[in-house]
Amino acid sequence: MHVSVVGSGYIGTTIAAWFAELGHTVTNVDIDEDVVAAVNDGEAPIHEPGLDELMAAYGGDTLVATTDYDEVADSDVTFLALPTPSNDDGSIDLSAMKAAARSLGEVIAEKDGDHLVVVKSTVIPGTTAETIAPIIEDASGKTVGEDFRIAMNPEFLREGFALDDFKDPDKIVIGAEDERAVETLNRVYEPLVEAAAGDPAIVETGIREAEMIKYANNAFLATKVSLINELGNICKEYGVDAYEVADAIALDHRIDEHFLRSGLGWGGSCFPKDVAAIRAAAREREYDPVLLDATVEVNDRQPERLLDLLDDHTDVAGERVAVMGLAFKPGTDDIRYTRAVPVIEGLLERDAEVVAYDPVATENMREQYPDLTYADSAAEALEGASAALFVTDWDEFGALDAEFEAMADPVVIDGRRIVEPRDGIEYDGLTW
Ligand SMILES: NC(=O)C1=CN([C@@H]2O[C@H](COP(=O)(O)OP(=O)(O)OC[C@H]3O[C@@H](n4cnc5c(N)ncnc54)[C@H](O)[C@@H]3O)[C@@H](O)[C@H]2O)C=CC1
Ligand SMILES: O=C(O)[C@H]1O[C@H](OP(=O)(O)OP(=O)(O)OC[C@H]2O[C@@H](n3ccc(=O)[nH]c3=O)[C@H](O)[C@@H]2O)[C@H](O)[C@@H](O)[C@@H]1O
Repeated sequence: MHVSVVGSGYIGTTIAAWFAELGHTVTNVDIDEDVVAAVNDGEAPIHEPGLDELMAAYGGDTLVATTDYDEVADSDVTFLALPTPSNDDGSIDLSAMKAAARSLGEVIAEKDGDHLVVVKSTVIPGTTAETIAPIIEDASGKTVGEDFRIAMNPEFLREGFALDDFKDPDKIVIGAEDERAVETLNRVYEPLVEAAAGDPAIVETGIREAEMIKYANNAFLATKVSLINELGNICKEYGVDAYEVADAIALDHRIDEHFLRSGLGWGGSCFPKDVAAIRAAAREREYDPVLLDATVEVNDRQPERLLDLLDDHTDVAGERVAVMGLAFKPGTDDIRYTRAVPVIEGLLERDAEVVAYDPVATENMREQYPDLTYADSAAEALEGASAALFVTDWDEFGALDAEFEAMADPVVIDGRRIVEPRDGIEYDGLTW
């Protein structure tokens, strides 16, 4: 099939590369000329393990990028993979989606024959049918369900595992109200289902349900982490090992072992904005989402708790303090809503001299905090530091040993249970 993907960011590039690998012809549309040039040169515009190889194989060949929406007309189906960030009040900002829908509508106006538009972005229930479809109708002068079709197909992949998650998903959710849309999407995914190592469930459902399934998925996982963090905080008060407790409750198959690592909490490009958007949407319908409010409150408190622990051990005013890890999780250079930011802010309020280290995210953080000192290695960050705060659970931090001997004062405060307590360091951890 000929598939087009509008937006070549994190999701758009990943799915475009995989659709090419599955044998589809792919046209990628983006407004960013640098992104378009990278794709056509066979280079990945984002950092994701394994993506460079796929881009080298298909970029500029069966995967071609363009800034020109007109090229979408040749495709059978268009996926909209545009950003849906937060407004200041937490509600969803649909401006990129609306702009893309209008541009796409203008192309559909000139097209003979059917076209399927699939919303891949995470959007609030009702958005696809009540906002996106009417914009396309208005710009094209055509009617949804008659002259073109619309569907919603949320994405559940994780950064750092994007390619593996996409090619071997637990489920593929197809939200559509007409048979032809369902049939076309099934054809797009058919080679993926055949190639998948597992046996992905195909969930055929309504458009609103598909939109809500995505928020429910993320809100559930974020709440699970906040719940284990709350329990971990109580464990700490009673001198109980929170990880031993988590390992034991995980044996109950109704709980399972995933997303039970307590610590500094969740960040990233999606949990914070998606939980904020669904809370704002609930309030708009005059429903008070008390549990989701608490999910965020617990998450917001974890960095403060880490800094309180530091205060229990030492006064860092005028002292060099190492911040170990800047990415919102290991395996990515993404620093969006990373827990490192409130930790760094708290240290600066305490007049500490911050030296930060991350294996891959340093350059991104330097743009936000150009005046901090950045170390090129964990050893360099620890040298002469009066305290070290572990923020991201990079494997290399678990292997640190003699490096601690170079600290001026070996106070180690662990936000992720990544350092093993040992003789020679003054260790404390959020949940240990
Ligand atoms: N990043 C992730 O891991 C996941 C993201 N999602 C959802 O996927 C959607 C896209 O997210 P990301 O890929 O992370 O966004 P992103 O910010 O990485 O990329 C968006 C791309 O769209 C382009 N763009 C913006 N306006 C445009 C327009 N009018 N026409 C054409 N291109 C335009 C930008 O230049 C950029 O390259 C969001 O709704 C997000 O919630 C869903 C699952 C996972
Ligand atoms: O909608 C999205 O964008 C994606 O959001 C998350 O994926 P991602 O943000 O890439 O990262 P996760 O691996 O889910 O981690 C999120 C945050 O939770 C934290 N976390 C995770 C698990 C855990 O046990 N403890 C914990 O603190 C991580 O450190 C990280 O800050 C979801 O896992 C994906 O299914 C979803 O598609």
